[in-house]
Amino acid sequence: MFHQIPVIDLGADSSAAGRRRIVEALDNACRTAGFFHLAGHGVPAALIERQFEWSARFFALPPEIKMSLHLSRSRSHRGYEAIGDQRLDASMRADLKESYYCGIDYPDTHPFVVRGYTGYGGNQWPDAALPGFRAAMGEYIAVMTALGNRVMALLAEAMRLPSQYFAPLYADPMVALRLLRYPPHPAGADARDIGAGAHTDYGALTLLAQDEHGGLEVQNPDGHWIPVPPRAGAFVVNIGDMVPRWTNNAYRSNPHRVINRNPGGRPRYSLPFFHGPRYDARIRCVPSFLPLSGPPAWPDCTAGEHLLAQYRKTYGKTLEGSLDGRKGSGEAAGALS
Ligand SMILES: O=C(O)CCC(=O)C(=O)O
Ligand SMILES: [Fe+2]
Repeated sequence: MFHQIPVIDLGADSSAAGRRRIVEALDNACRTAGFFHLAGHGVPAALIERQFEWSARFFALPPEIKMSLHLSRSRSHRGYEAIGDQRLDASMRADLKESYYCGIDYPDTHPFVVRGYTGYGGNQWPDAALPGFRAAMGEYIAVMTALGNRVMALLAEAMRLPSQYFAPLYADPMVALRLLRYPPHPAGADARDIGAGAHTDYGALTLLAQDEHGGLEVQNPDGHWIPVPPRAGAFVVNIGDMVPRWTNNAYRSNPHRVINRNPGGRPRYSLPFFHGPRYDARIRCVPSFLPLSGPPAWPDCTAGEHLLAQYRKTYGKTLEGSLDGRKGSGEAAGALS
């Protein structure tokens, strides 16, 4: 049972003994909290700071500009979603957050774009309103993709696999950067108002920068909500639903939620970066976690198939058009079977 979030410091990575300790700590963290603070990661503090500044500038744009970039206009799950567009926990009110998704700009000629795979395609950039934004997001996405690859190599070792075991699944990966802004909860908010309802993440890794306000909580097996307090200079990393599939449920993708308790009445900002395998990657139990007899808990699926199923659960009408549109295209449907 866990009551706090462990810290893993990549700074110790340079010696063999240090790496062994990191890998052991990672194995432990993934079997318990499924969350850890990642320190010593080498991403410059100034780069992260600049991301938060861009995010604040983006959300300060007039509503009509943000709405012109709405997610529902995208074939690749990129763009803006307004407060209330997503309800992560069906027993609560719609989430009190606004967000913006962007990712690698895959060209129209890329085979995955041609096939209509969700998550692949162009972005909706606010180029006219925010010059420089696109380049800054691209730089951050590249840095975070590299960090995600580094963590995946460590995760492979934690699973007693060669460190490059997952690397082939990460050519043309599904990665997404999300900017999030949580307004203060309104006066008169009740127990069903929430910033982000309880959910698990869908992919493999999430690497999150959060501001100094806190509000993120992860549920332990007792049902208690454990705070994930801000830790200066560290990312919060958590594993998503693909990892229990790889490990026959030994590694945990735990529910988490956000409540903006911020007493100063100010918004909370966070920057999750979702780092997942390529769309057509087969997700199956790895050899070191296969049960002694019988099939593993999860049947094989592709990464894309898994993600689409998860998205459909948490979006209401807003995304019906775009997601069903993808599903309806012959190529995409073929890839999902
Ligand atoms: O804002 C946060 O701290 C967490 C966001 C989150 O859980 C998500 O976007 O999946
Ligand atoms: Fe999440």
